[in-house]
Amino acid sequence: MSHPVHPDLLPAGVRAIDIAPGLPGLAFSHPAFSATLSLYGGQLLDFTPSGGQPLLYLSPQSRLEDGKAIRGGIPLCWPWFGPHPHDTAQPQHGVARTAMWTLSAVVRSDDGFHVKLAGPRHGMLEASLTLQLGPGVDIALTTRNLGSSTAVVSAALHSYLAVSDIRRIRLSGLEGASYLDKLSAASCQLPDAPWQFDAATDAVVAAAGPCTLTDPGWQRALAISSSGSATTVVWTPWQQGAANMADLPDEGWQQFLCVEAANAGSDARELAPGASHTLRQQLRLQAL
Ligand SMILES: O=P(O)(O)OC[C@H]1O[C@@H](O)[C@H](O)[C@@H](O)[C@@H]1O
Repeated sequence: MSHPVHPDLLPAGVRAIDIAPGLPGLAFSHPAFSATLSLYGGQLLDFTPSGGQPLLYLSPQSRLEDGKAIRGGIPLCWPWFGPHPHDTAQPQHGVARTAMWTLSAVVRSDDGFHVKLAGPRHGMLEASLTLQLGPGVDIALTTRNLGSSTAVVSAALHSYLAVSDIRRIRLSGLEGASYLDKLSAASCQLPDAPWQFDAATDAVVAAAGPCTLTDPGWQRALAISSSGSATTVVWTPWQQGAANMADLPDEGWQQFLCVEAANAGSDARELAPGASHTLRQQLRLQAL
């Protein structure tokens, strides 16, 4: 299959690549960073500052094949988050992460690259994505209702944030917030202290931050902010969960924490005919 993007349309520093046979992508090269975007899933797979550690975790055991979700980077959960609200035959986290996205535009600026992708339609909902790569990552998923009646969308920017060791990091910015613990189905409240991790966690937190992920092992902090979201999903499978996941190495759980800007649960959005909604997350690294 030929690559869907003609090389003549790409600015300096952008190359058309194959992530795997049949999975086209783009490789970005800039003095300050490198990045990889998969058109399959519209999924940013890598953003690595020059001379630094990667911002995003990508499982080396990801199944890079049509019909499978890629484990890592920033998967797009759309137009529903988690299981489908009524139909158990539908895939977990929606259809966007296993759909082919189309490049609409890519422009180079001093800071990096601005990228626009057109996504799938589902019913009367249509997805599109914009990415600003450099100096950090700014990702925005827009849903438009093309239909003539109100439609509901839930979604998440399911960022796999790379860390030196999950047992040594702290997440601040969500102190005191209430959350749904998906593992016990209990409603809980976070303590008034930065969050540290020592077990499997799957929390739908009723707060949007902004958050800071502090990683002493890599001597860095990651500033995480969002808009169009009142919900942050925080997930780590920990050791036992990872052992049950074929697309994650046994030790892979130590190397990431998912902090997801979401419209989940009661934060799903109703879109009137013609209306649109944008869910956005910004990630910016800082030295400690
Ligand atoms: O394995 P998947 O479908 O990529 O989902 C991973 C996790 O994604 C999180 O967002 C969910 O809250 C978890 O419940 C889920 O296990």
